[in-house]
Amino acid sequence: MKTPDTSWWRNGEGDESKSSASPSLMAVLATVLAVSIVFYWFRRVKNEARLLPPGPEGCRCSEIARTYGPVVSLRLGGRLCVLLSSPHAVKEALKDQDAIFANHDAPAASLFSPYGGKNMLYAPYGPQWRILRKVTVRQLLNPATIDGLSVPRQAEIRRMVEEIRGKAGQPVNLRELISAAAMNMTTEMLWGGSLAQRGDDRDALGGSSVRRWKTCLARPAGPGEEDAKNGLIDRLHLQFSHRGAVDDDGGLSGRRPGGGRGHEKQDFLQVMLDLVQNPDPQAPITMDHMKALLLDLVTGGTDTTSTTLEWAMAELLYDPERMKTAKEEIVTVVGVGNAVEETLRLHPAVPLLVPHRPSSTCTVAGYKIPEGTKVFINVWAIHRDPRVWEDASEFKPERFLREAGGADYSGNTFRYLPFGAGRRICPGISLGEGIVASPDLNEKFGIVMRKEKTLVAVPTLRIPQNI
Ligand code: HEM
Repeated sequence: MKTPDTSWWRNGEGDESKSSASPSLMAVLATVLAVSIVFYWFRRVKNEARLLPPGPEGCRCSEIARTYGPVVSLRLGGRLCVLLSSPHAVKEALKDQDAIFANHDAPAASLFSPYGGKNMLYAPYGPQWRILRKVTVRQLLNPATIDGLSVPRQAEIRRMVEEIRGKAGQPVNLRELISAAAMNMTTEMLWGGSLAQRGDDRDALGGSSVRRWKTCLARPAGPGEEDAKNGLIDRLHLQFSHRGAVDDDGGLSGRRPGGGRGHEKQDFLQVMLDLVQNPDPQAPITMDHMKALLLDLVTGGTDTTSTTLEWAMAELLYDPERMKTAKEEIVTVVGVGNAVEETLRLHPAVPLLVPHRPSSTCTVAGYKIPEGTKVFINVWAIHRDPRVWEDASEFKPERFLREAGGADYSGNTFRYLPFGAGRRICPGISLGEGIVASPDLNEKFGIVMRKEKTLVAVPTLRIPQNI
């Protein structure tokens, strides 16, 4: 077989036009092609970048909104993140495009956490999330159930106040006490048990360990955090077995209706166990879903309420006049309502909300927000924006007096968002309110507190011990 003669381009022999013009033509074409590709790519990237919101290379979160405006893009590691910092931008996202923004952005670490993202907080918007949320709101977080459980809540507050009273004159770590009380109120509602009743040591399940456990979800756990997380899970399992809910091998055991609280009515744990045993074929609830949900409720209901109470006490201790007004309000009205509402404005427990993740590419305030972006709602900046609030950085509970329109927790004003807004708004608003605005946190029990540091306070008896 005759092989084609290719020597013309190897050794310069043969047809003259082939030997000199063709290689240079090829080189020119290749160069033009390469330049065109680079040019096209560069223009596309530039155009894409022009569609994205402006943003800093690196900056303090609190200053970003002031410097760059209400829609800002950031790179956190490899992730594109967007920060929305005006009521208008938040409305466009969480109301006008609520279905697109209905997913929370689950941190990668949450998938490796004990129940692997099966909780309500990080469940993708869909049938499983819907059933978890529906059963929680219908069976637990509705006003009637919450009202019905006010007696054990009051008892817990009274127990805490008694403990403070017993330490009159000594520095008291209020954070620890408030965290444990909030934890007890929540677990009492879920399965009718508390740390004190069990004699469990507070440190194992108390506020600090919950806080550390929550941090684990944001990043891979360090050695101490792993222990804290496991400690909490162990305690949860202990609660199940105390109540006879789970066999030693982790399977379900039959629990008597009434859930051990001694009431006719089933408690929430029993409702959930029934749901696991008789699953909805469209969205079956497993033991893992149930445990993940209970953990959600323990952590979601504890940290937020105790942080809010701690800030409210700190603000009141800082300003004795305000403390006096708050006490009068407690006596004449019911609870520390306005002080709590103002605390939730100045110190929102979840200042950037739980990040949302748009399920498709969309536009907010004229900027493109690509699908999968991590979107933070900058509640902290909105709550302190002088264009939105008069005397924005001052603690003024009177701004929420009923005559002034009161506080609106529904998330529909988009200027006041302590519980979020849209489809993922906090389902625990009534309970959260019930815990933080507990009317018995008052001097009826004989306490005034002088602020020492953050929230280590020194209680002083105003009424003698024997009364
Ligand atoms: C002062 C008290 C509380 C505050 C400030 C608060 C705040 C919030 C916020 C900001 C969110 C995220 C909303 C969003 O992403 O748009 C949230 C979600 C959630 N909260 Fe609360 N919360 C409080 C109390 C509670 C309580 C008492 C419970 C239950 C016992 C609870 C359970 C939850 C759950 C399960 C979610 C996830 C909802 C979902 O993903 O569909 N929270 N909360």
